[in-house]
Amino acid sequence: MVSFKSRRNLMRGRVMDWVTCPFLLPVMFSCMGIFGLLKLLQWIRMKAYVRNSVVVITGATSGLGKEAGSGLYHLCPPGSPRTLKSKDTELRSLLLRFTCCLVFDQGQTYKPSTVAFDLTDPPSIAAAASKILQSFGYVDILINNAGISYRGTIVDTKMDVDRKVMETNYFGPIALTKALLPSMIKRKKGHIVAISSIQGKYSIPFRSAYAASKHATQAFFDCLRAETEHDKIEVTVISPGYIHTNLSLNAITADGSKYGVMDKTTTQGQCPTMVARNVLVAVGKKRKDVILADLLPSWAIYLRTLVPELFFRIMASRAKKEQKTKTS
Ligand SMILES: NC(=O)C1=CN([C@@H]2O[C@H](COP(=O)(O)OP(=O)(O)OC[C@H]3O[C@@H](n4cnc5c(N)ncnc54)[C@H](OP(=O)(O)O)[C@@H]3O)[C@@H](O)[C@H]2O)C=CC1
Ligand SMILES: CCCCCCCCCCCCCCCC(=O)OCC(=O)COP(=O)(O)O
Repeated sequence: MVSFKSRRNLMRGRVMDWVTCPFLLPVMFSCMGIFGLLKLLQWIRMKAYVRNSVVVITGATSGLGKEAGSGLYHLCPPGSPRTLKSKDTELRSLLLRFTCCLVFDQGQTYKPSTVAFDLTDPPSIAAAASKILQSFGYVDILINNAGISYRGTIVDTKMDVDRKVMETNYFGPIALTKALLPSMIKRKKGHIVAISSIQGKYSIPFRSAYAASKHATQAFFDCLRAETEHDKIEVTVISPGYIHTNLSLNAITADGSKYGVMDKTTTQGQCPTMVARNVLVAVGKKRKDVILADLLPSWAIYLRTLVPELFFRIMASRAKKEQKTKTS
């Protein structure tokens, strides 16, 4: 017993020696400094990339889109009018609608502006695209962010609901992309971003329409990247895990009614400001495919690819458990 205690004290002493050793703290601080510097460099790189650009973000009224819009807005360099109160008020009121266009002009000032449209209404998408092109002449970066989620069993879900989710998350964004693409190809310059989801990589139960729309998004934008690379068009697909936004509150159910529940998974999700920041950094780095999720959902992608049978088993037992809690 005594020898165990003394051995423990010896160990404790060794650990303390190591912690207080003269090299550890400087090494730790240097690592933190390097990390901070890398982050700063990434941010500067992104700022340089978006400067003098016309950026269109869909779904800028809420959640991730709103944070991305605000993030870009605050990139404005010192001395520009971003500190003016009226500008902030203007931005806030402009963000009350669907799409936000941010213009960074040569004088390093910008005029955020919005165009309202409904992704489930093709004529309104075409009208919005021509309004954007008429107003700004071109678009440098299009961030297809707007989207809707869904909860329901396949057997109960009306086809109209499947269609609505596909229209909002897939057909709408690709229609806007197709409307703006020719002008990008003509200029040999453009960057198209799709905010997909980890559910674009694998499907979880009771999300059939949502997961299908995100798989379709991934597939479409992967094709687009290959087809337009020689036209100097950049394509970035971003797949986030849960984010703390209103997505679950705004989700629709099997009969098309609003789900209206803030799910625990969503409440515990990533901070939208941080995700927006990571989205902008990924855009600045011209990344092609980005996962922005915690370890478990990220690893599940490998599980789905490498051991599909096990993945399907886990998903089936999740479905069974969820179904049981619903009926009990
Ligand atoms: N939150 C999460 O856990 C995750 C979200 N994502 C994706 O992130 C993106 C943003 O979602 P998030 O911010 O979380 O959710 P929010 O519900 O907070 O925001 C969704 C945005 O999309 C807009 N929108 C919805 N329907 C339409 C439509 N028919 N036409 C035009 N705009 C529309 C909304 O406008 P309005 O409010 O005016 O209806 C709103 O601005 C989505 O594509 C989502 O799939 C991906 C992974 C995880
Ligand atoms: C190598 C070992 C891996 C073990 C993995 C076990 C399987 C765990 C499955 C985890 C499932 C996580 C699902 C994450 C889904 C997600 O992040 O979705 C993001 C959204 O789009 C959220 O939208 P929603 O409407 O569903 O709230």
